[in-house]
Amino acid sequence: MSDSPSGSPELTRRPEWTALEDHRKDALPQPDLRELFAADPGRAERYVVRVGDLRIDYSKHLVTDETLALLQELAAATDVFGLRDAMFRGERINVTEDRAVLHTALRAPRDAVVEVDGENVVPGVHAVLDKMAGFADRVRSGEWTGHTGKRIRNVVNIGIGGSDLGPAMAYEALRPFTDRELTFRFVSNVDGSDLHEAVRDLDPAETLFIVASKTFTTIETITNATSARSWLLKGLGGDEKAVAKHFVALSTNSEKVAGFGIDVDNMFEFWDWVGGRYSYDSAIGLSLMIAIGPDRFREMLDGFRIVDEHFRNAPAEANAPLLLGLLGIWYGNFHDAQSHAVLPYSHYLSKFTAYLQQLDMESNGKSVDREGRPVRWQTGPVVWGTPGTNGQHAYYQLIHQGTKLIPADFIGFARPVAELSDGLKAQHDLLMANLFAQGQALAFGKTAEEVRAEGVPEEQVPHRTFRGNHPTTTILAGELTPSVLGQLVALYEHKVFVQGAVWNIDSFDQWGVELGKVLAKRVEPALTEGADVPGLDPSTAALVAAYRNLREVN
Ligand SMILES: O=P(O)(O)OC[C@H]1O[C@H](O)[C@H](O)[C@@H](O)[C@@H]1O
Repeated sequence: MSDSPSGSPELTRRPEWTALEDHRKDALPQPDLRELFAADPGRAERYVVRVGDLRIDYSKHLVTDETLALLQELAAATDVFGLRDAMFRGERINVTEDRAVLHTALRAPRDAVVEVDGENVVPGVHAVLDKMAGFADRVRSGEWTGHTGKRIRNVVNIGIGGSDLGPAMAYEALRPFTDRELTFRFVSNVDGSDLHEAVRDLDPAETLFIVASKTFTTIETITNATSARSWLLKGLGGDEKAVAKHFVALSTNSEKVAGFGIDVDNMFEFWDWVGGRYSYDSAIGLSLMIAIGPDRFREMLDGFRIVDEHFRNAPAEANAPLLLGLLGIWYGNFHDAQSHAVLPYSHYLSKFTAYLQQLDMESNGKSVDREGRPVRWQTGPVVWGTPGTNGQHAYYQLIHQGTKLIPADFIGFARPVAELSDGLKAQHDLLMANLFAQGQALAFGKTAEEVRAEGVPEEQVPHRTFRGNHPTTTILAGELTPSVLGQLVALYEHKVFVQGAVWNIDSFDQWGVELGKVLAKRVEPALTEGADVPGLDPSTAALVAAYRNLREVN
């Protein structure tokens, strides 16, 4: 394979890469965490990086100072910070779509200057934030009423992918900060059951629909929005004028919004330099802003900004997103790890991992480099996980004793939310004891000698032994506030950036979702009308025929 046009060697031929391969072989089978801690009494304190309110402990990783130094050399050789600076400067680093990548401008202070093609985008960002704040305040106060004059009590966000996962995740995460008088629902699936369940107990006169779509062409969203409009009009006697009071749009595409019948005065704009999976701190967050109020929303943006500034300015060895990105590369590229678990010990973060799946897997699930050549190295991991302690009673068995290496992130908070009763607050220590215990068990395991010493019969010893050496990061903060949520999301955004930069892939396009969309459009007439679809493969043709038969029987 050829080197890049700039003459730099391809990734796996770089001396910094082969140095890591050699280092990995030298340390086989792998560094032992018991030994590493025994040899370095300061490790637990030294392998910690702090950013904002986050204390990030990476001491339970299969790394030494030498490993970290070699990983840093790889980051330097691949010019991660050069690409970072180009991103913050507004250069078109999304090469396949020829776009700037400026989600960081969404949280820039009012007086910042961030230029795209010579134009400062920050005033526009704040103009939209102000418009959102005005609208959110009117809905929250009851000043904005529906068509019949009733105040709005229900907000239904209709969107999918980045136009759903972010607001839905953040609404869940910040529930204690939300207006409990209002009901929020998030509809994404084109399965009609999703909208049905979301609206079946709602009064249309009190319901506001937020149609969230960057492109305003996404079939699932437009279909659901059209059905929602019919539901609304049916419930309100068919007066088309009702739409203006019950529908707003979040989009980059004013023409399509107008075409759908939503007044562009009721549209909240964002821009093509905001990727869908990086967009919930833009207008896409309107439902969240209505839920938590503009002040809390701005606190969340401040949290994002803390980590942006850190990523931009912290030295490499203390740069949290850089470290986390490099640790992922260590396992994915040098230990054949295929997946990465994110395990929040907070019920409020129940949708956090699902959100990260899009952020990480849509960004770095690529197999050609930025120049379009096939990559010969592993790229993004499978990201998965659910909140602890539920996972402990389900799939942790495989992490502890299975044959796969699964690096994991634990996320936990020192304080439970204020509104819990004293009795429920007391459960928090038990929750966190589980987090700490899991990290300990995964790292240090339990040797056969230790098992025997407990009097376990010999034939059971292998079954009850834990080999340990499972790497984990523990992210700890005081409390899950809007700012802390912003910090966490920005941390993962920049971690994903770092990995894409090292792998030399475009983390900001998503061509892999296109084929299925095109084929769905082509197949649909075969289902609805029995139309002949030219070129349908035999397996799919048989499935379509079976579907039509089954449908008729029932
Ligand atoms: O916001 P929209 O334009 O409706 O897009 C919604 C989602 O669908 C697309 O297919 C992309 O894969 C996602 O990145 C995007 O977030």
